[in-house]
Amino acid sequence: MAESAQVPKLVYLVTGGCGFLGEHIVRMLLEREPRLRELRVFDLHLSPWLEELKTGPVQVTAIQGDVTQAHEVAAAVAGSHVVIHTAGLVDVFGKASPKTIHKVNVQGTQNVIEACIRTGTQFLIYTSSMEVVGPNVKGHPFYRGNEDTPYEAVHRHPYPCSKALAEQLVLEANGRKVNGGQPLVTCALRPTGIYGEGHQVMRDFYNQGLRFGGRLFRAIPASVEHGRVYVGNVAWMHVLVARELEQRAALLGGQVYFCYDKSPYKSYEDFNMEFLGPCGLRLIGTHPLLPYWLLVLLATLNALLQWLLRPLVLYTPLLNPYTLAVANTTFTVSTNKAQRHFGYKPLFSWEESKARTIHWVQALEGSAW
Ligand SMILES: NC(=O)c1ccc[n+]([C@@H]2O[C@H](COP(=O)([O-])OP(=O)(O)OC[C@H]3O[C@@H](n4cnc5c(N)ncnc54)[C@H](O)[C@@H]3O)[C@@H](O)[C@H]2O)c1
Ligand SMILES: C[C@@H](CO)CCC[C@@H](C)[C@H]1CC[C@H]2[C@@H]3[C@H](O)C=C4C[C@@H](O)CC[C@]4(C)[C@H]3CC[C@]12C
Repeated sequence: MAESAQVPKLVYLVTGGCGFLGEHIVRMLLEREPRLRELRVFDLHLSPWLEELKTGPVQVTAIQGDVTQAHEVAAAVAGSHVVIHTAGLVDVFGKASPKTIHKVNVQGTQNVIEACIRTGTQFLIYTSSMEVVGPNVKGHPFYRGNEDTPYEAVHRHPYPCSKALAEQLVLEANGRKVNGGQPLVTCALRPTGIYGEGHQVMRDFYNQGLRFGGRLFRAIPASVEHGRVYVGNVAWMHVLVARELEQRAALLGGQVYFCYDKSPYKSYEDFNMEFLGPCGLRLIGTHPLLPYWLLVLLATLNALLQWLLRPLVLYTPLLNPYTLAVANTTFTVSTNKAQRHFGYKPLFSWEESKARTIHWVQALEGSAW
């Protein structure tokens, strides 16, 4: 990837390129990576918007494939210079079985690593998650922590367990020789809760609010703070680290970076209201309307119902013991590691991130706007 300046010659592969974050990475690469010759978008489900991207100067190759299928991954990786591995099964609501989550997130990542080694692709960026750190099962707060903050990272839920295992595989692969003899250079980015255009959970909260006559009911104390980061900034961080990985291989290889920007520290519900408020929703209550023990009971009942109904129907409410524990535990990051290591600065200010997200919510189908 040496400095032949503006001659586009690089081939990038984005796995999960049709997902919420993946779409932003794909669009950001097309906008801000002048050395790109071909962009391969690999996903289980290809989105129709890919078609409109095919008319630009960069060759956009849509590849329908499954990361759990090693041969499909190897075929997609062959000949690419950089792989951004974002595909994953993001499920904390019990939609998929633990086995499936493991297969996609862990085996899928192993397949990506082996494909890089076999085909000679040298640069691999993995989209990890804050969840590889916490919140842990004990509900310990992580307050303004950074990549070096000591924290007891103990998980039981299949999603964080799978992300932690996959991240470990990626970091351990750093330095392995790829076909041709060069060392593989890997790093992992750990977004906190991502928000922005296309965010499904935000959409769910909005629809829930509309069903309750424009009201949402506070369940979590305002004092419990949650780290959130705008999707455009997460995408920008991926593009930037990919660009710098060759030049600064010794520094960046094998490293982890939290994804951060200037989004304010707030509770999950108060943060969502920054967008849903201007779209006509109100959050009722300055304190949680139900005592915590009752929420725990409701969450447990939901889990029980999910289990009982599973043979008949998939019951996947937002509230379950795991989501309640996460929402109810402070987890915020404060770091400048990405700035120090590869010059990251958020591309979108908080005001712009907010305006873009509000604009998106207002345009949602069924919007009260
Ligand atoms: N959303 C968040 O708040 C958040 C926070 C931290 C990290 N992450 C991580 O970011 C990544 C993207 O998350 P997202 O929120 O965009 O989720 P998403 O579900 O919108 O996107 C994931 C994409 O991966 C694809 N995919 C799933 N299984 C696949 C398979 N077997 N083969 C190929 N493609 C497959 C899906 O079709 C989807 O397009 C995930 O790895 C997730 O763990 C997300
Ligand atoms: C108790 C409810 C009352 O309103 C609120 C439930 C909110 C939860 C559904 C969400 C609270 C925190 C979220 C998670 C967090 O933002 C980080 C994540 C990491 C990422 O890798 C995947 C998504 C998630 C686990 C995210 C999921 C939704 C929450 C648990």
